[in-house]
Amino acid sequence: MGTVLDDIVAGVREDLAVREAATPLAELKERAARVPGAIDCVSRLRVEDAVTVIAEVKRSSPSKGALATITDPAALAAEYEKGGATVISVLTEQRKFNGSLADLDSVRAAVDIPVLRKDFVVTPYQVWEARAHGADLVLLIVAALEQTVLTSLVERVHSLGMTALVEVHDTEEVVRAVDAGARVIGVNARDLKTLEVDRGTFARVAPAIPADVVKIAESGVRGPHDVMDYARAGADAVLVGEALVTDDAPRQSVADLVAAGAHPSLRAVRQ
Ligand SMILES: O=P(O)(O)OC[C@@H](O)[C@@H](O)c1c[nH]c2ccccc12
Repeated sequence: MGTVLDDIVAGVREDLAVREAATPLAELKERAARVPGAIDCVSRLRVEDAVTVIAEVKRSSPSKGALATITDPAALAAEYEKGGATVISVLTEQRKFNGSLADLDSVRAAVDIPVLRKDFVVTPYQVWEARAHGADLVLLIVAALEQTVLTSLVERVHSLGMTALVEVHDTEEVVRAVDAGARVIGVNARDLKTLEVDRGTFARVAPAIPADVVKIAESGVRGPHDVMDYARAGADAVLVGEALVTDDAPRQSVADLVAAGAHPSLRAVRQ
């Protein structure tokens, strides 16, 4: 029996085959040439004296099932932007996360800040798709990719002017991410094989990440307190989904997370 990750990737490949049959790569490339260039994200994600916030548009997850209906992803993303989010993450995986490229389009049209395509990207076609739909960042999950494929996808993302957010779960995967050319590494507290969240993961894994690489703590942020914990452990940014999509006042909640990330008490520990 495969892991949860294997199952998700198998479904993603099936859905991808349908899109590839409908839209030839050449057409995607033409679209990619027509959209505005990608926004440089590295300097926005790592700012002095503050942890930045990546706010996620996420309807469902394999671990929790339905989280929020989100009939208007653009409106939610606009609230996140007003609350001070630095990047909007949009789940585009359909089967388990109930997302789509249409969600990416709506969000892209609604905000001026960078947008991350959050999916299980395993082929260059999906990277071109991300760019053609206006993404600035693309998630690449080390655990889902052979090293040579990971390296070529990182190169493809960067060659299109986008930034790869390379996701790891342990220190071995950090080495693979760095070897592949990652400039931004996300440590996911949720193990995509077991779906368990362990908030101590970031603090254990982050010391293995080179100083010049942007460090993102992903998953499990319940509120300002967790942002401060991740900040003390050396995070440059946090990526938050569930806590925001299940909130009645997402704009205020993002603002609260942003304020926690800029709390003066963190300055001493972050020198
Ligand atoms: O909802 P949370 O616990 O705040 O987590 C957000 C984000 O980290 C999570 O959605 C995520 C991290 N890596 C992923 C890879 C695929 C799908 C989803 C994810």
